[in-house]
Amino acid sequence: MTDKTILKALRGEAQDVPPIWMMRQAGRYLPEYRATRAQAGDFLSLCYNPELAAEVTLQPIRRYGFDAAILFADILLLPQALGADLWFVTGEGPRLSTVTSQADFDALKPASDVHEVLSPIYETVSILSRELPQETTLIGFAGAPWTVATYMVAGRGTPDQGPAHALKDENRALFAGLIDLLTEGTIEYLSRQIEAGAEVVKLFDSWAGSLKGQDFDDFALQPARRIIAELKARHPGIPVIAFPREAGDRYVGFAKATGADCVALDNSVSAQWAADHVQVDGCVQGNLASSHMVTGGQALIDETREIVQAFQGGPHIFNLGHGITPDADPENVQLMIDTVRNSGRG
Ligand SMILES: Cc1c2[nH]c(c1CCC(=O)O)Cc1[nH]c(c(CCC(=O)O)c1C)Cc1[nH]c(c(CCC(=O)O)c1C)Cc1[nH]c(c(C)c1CCC(=O)O)C2
Repeated sequence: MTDKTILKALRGEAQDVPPIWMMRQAGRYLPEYRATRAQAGDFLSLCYNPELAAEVTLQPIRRYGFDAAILFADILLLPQALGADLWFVTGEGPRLSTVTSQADFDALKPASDVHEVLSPIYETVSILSRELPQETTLIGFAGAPWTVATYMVAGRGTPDQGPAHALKDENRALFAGLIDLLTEGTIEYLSRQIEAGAEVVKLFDSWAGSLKGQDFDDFALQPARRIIAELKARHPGIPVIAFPREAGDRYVGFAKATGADCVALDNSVSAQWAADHVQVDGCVQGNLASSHMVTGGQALIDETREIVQAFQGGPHIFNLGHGITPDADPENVQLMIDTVRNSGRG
């Protein structure tokens, strides 16, 4: 069995010092990222350039020695591989051609056809699995079907996921068809990442919090369960991290219901509550507010220690509650890492 700290946590081991990585650890807060992105031209060109995507994935590992590296790519590459148009507007975010009718849906490609567009991503994974330090775990990822669907229906990010909710309520059969296609596409995409060398995969359901009741079961829980079951059937033992962001009470039991090895927590739940209600079922990841990476200081230290202590009795991977923002100070990241790595021994 491997000694990699992240894999130990995912097997359910409590460790004195929790392993640590950070969502969006390769990103605009780092000058070396901004330089490589400029060299690539734009964000999507960077995603599809295996050498440069591997380079930006490695940058935070060199600078900080995180315990895991996450593949540099984006959750919206899958819709693009299914035939949607995708572009990024600087300062605003992603734009996609929309899927709001049966005709739009019928124009998409089948899940088995995604690999041609996505093959550079698999190449990035295979470069990384050769180049990463041997103690560093390589994490692959995809968006969860609901979150990806919210962007495909609206054609952009939305504050309340209104267009996806409207389509779901007006034409549930069409919406369920889109979720099924994304579920199958995600299985294909993650399966190839695993074959290329990803040692863990993570499902980002950033907008899970806007699903309530039966909708949460149908569109967050069931797709995750299906994806995880199929990945584990094809790749026995592959650990999966699920991130149903802002799920609140629905974090409870999520790992058992989906088969996930770890539930990633956002910072709207307290670490102590999550230790009592979520970590009882296995590994958790999280959950320092990313705003501390901007503000730093004693509050960062205190909050980091509180999270480490709350989760100390069980398996835990330290992380932020959401991605680090471009205005973060790289020195605050170092302060967080030092605090985590020292507090466990205290
Ligand atoms: C919703 C979502 C997206 N992408 C992602 C999510 C889910 C997680 C989350 O909620 O943050 C996931 C994602 N996006 C990116 C990664 C790479 C791995 C990592 O470092 O965590 C991952 C895992 C790179 C990225 N994806 C994006 C950037 C910034 C692009 C740039 O360099 O200009 C990065 C580093 C762009 C992106 N991509 C997306 C949006 C809404 C945006 C624009 C917002 C922004 O500008 O921050 C879609």
